[in-house]
Parts: sequence; structure tokens; C-alpha cells
Amino acid sequence: MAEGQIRQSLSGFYDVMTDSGRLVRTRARGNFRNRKITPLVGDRVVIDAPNDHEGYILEVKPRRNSLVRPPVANVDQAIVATAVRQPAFSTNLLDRQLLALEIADIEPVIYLTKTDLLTAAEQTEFAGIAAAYRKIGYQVVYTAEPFSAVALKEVDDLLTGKVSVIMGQTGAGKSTLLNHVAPDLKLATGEISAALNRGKHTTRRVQLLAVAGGLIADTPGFSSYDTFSMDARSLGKYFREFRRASVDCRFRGCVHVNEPGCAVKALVESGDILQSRYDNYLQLYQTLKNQKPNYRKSEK
Ligand SMILES: Nc1nc2c(ncn2[C@@H]2O[C@H](COP(=O)(O)OP(=O)(O)OP(=O)(O)O)[C@@H](O)[C@H]2O)c(=O)[nH]1
Ligand SMILES: [Zn+2]
Repeated sequence: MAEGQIRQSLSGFYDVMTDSGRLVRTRARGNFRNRKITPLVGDRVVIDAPNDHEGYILEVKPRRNSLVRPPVANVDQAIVATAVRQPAFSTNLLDRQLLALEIADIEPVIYLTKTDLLTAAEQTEFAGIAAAYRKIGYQVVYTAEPFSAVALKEVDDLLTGKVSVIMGQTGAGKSTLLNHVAPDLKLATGEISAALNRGKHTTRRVQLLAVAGGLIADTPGFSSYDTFSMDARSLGKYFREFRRASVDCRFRGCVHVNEPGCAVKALVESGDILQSRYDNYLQLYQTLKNQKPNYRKSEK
């Protein structure tokens, strides 16, 4: 018996890196499969491993969190690649990605890409946006020169010692960034999604790659198409600055829409909360309110 971490899943096989540094190809044992737990890349597991080619997973340790796209467990952070241009920057898309990560309980890191396409005036504008999101409580990586030594060192430091996933809409620059961090990967820029993310019926391989002293999933996460299903009244707790402010709302359970004495609205008016965050919140709130209850995908 040995303990380790699943590093790759492919066609029912799970490659486990044991704590003593052996890479063992395993399968989930029959009686284990009946328990309806599907092992995920990133899972801590106990395996029976007579040799490196035919091990069995005996137990999956409890997960800290997990994502559906990519199917990875125990993620420390998600790098949200967000283009400032091409495709155009959208706070709406960014806020929805942050929301998805807040729900999954995974720490987001906002990574602004293609900053070399900005004029000096636009750079000042985006520095302001970066500062505003930092104030909310998010780490934001914003460098004027995308792949300079300084920028790449910052990415390296970000990845060291952590399990990361990268997400962001198509064309945001995910593969380009990964290729700079780990030139050995040679991911096809502009093709990674087509090859790995979108094939519905192909066998999907998911891998955690050792990069910069950390691990990063080779399959990008969701982009803009995911929908959320939850009680609209819960939405505010996933907007960090709203959650902090709401202790000062006059009514408990204030949803920050029409209530008098709402501390969130007061902070929007004073400019302490971004108007765009509030607008995106209202739009999501209305969408959730109009949604038919979906009991299959309930809020966790
Ligand atoms: N000017 C500029 N172009 C960039 C930068 N990063 C990426 N690009 C370009 O943007 C295009 C898309 O980059 P990709 O890395 O393929 O984007 P992706 O997020 O992996 O896209 P998908 O695979 O479709 O999900 C490519 O033509 C890149 O060369 C950057 O920092 N500056
Ligand atoms: Zn309120």
C-alpha cells in the first residue's frame, strides 16, 4: 500500500505519483467503483501497487474542492486569463468567472493578458481596474510588458508549490502564457481548446503538469457559457465586497436591490464599490430570480 496523488486520468487509468516518488498506473477497483466515487486528477489516494504498471486505487481521501471543467480536485487557485483587448475586456465575463470560483471555493488570480496592445492612457485605465479588484480582495497580475523576465518571474512565483488551473475565454492567451512559463509543453496556441476541451465524445485526458515547482492542469477551465443555479438571495455572499458590507445593511437578508438602508448601495454611490460589479450583480440576480428551480444541480 502507498499514498499519493493522481496526476493523470486517461481511459479509466489513473497515473498516481506516490509520496515516495513512484509513478504507478492504476485502475479503480470494482468494489471501489460501486461506491460511486469517480477518482479525479488531483485526488489524494491510497493505492495497492505491486509494481508500476498494475496498481489499484483502494481509497480516495476527502477533497477540499473540485471542478467539473477541468475535472480536477484539490485545486489551490485558478488563474483567470483575461484579455484587455482581442477579445475585448468585459467586467461581466470576469465577474461571472469569479463567481463560479467563489461557488467552487477556489481562489481566483486575475491575470490580465495582451497588455502590450494598450496605449499609455489605456494602461492607466487598466491599472485602475487592477487596483479596484485588488481592493475587493483578489490577487491581480498586471504587467505592462507581458512576457518580460519580471512578468514571468511573477508567474513562476504564483505557481510554485500550488495546484493551479487556468481558465479564460477563447483567445485570452492561456496557451501562450503556459508556453512561456514552460516552453517544453509546446501547447498549440489557438488549438488547445479544440484538441482538449471541446471534444465531446473523445476520450478526455486530464493531466497535472509539473511546472515552476507547482502543478498545473493541462486542460483549461470553463469560459463564459456556464450557468449558475442557486437561490438568488445567496448571490451576494459570493461578491466579497458585498458580503463584507452587508453586515451594515439595515435588514438581515438584504439582497441589495430595493431595500432601504442598504450598505452595499451606499458604497456603490460613494464610489467604494465598482458600479460595474453592482450592475453585473443585478443582472445575475435577475437571471437567477427568473430561473425555474433546478433541484438536480443545487447549490452546495
Ligand atoms: N499582443 C499579444 N498577443 C497575444 C498575447 N498572448 C497571446 N496572444 C495572441 O492571442 C492569440 C490567442 O492566444 P492563445 O494563447 O492561443 O489563446 P487561448 O486562450 O489558449 O485560446 P483557446 O485555445 O482558443 O482557448 C494568439 O494569436 C496569440 O499569439 C499577448 O500577451 N500579447
Ligand atoms: Zn444591502
